[in-house]
Amino acid sequence: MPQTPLLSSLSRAQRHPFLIVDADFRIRLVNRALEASFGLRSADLSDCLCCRLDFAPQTDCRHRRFFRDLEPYSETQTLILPNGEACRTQIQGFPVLDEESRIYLGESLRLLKPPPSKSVIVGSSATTQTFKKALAQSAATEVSVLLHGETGAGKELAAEYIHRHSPRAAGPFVIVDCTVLSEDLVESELFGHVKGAFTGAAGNKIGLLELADKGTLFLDEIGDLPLSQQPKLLRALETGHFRPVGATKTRRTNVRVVSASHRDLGALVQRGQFREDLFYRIAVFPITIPPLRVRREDIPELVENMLLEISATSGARYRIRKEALRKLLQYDYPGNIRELRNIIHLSAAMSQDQEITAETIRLPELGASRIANCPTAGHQRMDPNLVETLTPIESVEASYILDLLREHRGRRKEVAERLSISERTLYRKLKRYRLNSPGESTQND
Ligand SMILES: Nc1ncnc2c1ncn2[C@@H]1O[C@H](COP(=O)(O)OP(=O)(O)OP(=O)(O)O)[C@@H](O)[C@H]1O
Repeated sequence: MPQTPLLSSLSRAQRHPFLIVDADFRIRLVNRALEASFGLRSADLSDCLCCRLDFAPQTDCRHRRFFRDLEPYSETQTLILPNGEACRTQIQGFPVLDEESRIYLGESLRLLKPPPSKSVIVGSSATTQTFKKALAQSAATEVSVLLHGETGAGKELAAEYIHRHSPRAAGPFVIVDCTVLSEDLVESELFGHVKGAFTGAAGNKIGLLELADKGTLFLDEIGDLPLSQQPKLLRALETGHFRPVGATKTRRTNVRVVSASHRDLGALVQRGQFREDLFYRIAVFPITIPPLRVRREDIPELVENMLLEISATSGARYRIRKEALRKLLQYDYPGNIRELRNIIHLSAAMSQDQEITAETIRLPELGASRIANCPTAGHQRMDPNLVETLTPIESVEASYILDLLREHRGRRKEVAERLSISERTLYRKLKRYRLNSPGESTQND
């Protein structure tokens, strides 16, 4: 990277990430702060075309405009880091001169509000980098994203990641759990209601669509939305207008939609169980969140991260032995990252001297056949017709839940705690696997 003493000292003097671009739109120089903040080495950028970091390089980019007009500028852009992370960045561009009065562009970059660690997607495998890149790309747009993946693979985390990296990050992120929306509830939950709209409507209620105004609406397990209610949602999403139950006037909302499903929605459409028009509305940018067993390289990093979390809350430093990690690498994780997390938390609780060994790691040895052989668990019962339709992975999860229900004598709160999931998520799973007590209505779940 040819540099002149003047440009080098100028860039060293900058406290914030800084780079210099020449009139051929090539990056000439980056400072240490940029290397550190963006995880880049200056050698990687040497002579690189200027917009290499930009999410959507444009033919008439800010660098070209600058060399045409020589006007300083200040703007916000989404930059993509080599690890696929998207960063909203405030960029200020201004002219700088070298010893021979040649004009260059100096750019000072400031990362805006790094996302809270909650929405950090851990994993450096090529598979994870690929879907993270897709998430980052979708974040910079307004299109509707459909996330598809197995339970516990990280769909909700991915949706939150999209929101936090999008221009709507300062707005609300509202989760709609479609598995608990019975036909009667859909309208009032989504659109709200006015006082007296129906028996029990004691006051006005703002719907989730309105709560998500200027933010992101996350439609979780959209495949479970009752068919009869889908046209109403479609209309609201298409027009931005909706009417609360019992209201005379329509209201307006401005939401960006991210949906998720563990089911193949395309297949549901073909079977007439999901509306085609709604499918096309929500699935503009489909992204698959792969199961953990196809990205096992992420396991050590995930485990390390989980141990750091546990260490931070407990105040003691937890470690894992190599043979324990090897054991973890051999398992298939039907419950994906959620299951890995449960295994690690349980092992940590059983460990001595904060050291996780192969002995403290308990992996379930379950199979689909056990479900068929195990028709009851405490008060819970497996629907034999459903067993036929479950995927092997769902079977294992259902079997595991059955075991826990039996162990805890049907006490759902305790089962949810053992699984480290909310009762709401457990409810959804019980409903999905039809593990309700005899006589209990699925609708009310
Ligand atoms: N790449 C990841 N890095 C760190 N944590 C992760 C990652 N992916 C998932 N997790 C964690 O695993 C757990 C399950 O993830 P999440 O709830 O997003 O899965 P899901 O696909 O929405 O599951 P479900 O379909 O059952 O609702 C959460 O605690 C989440 O934070």
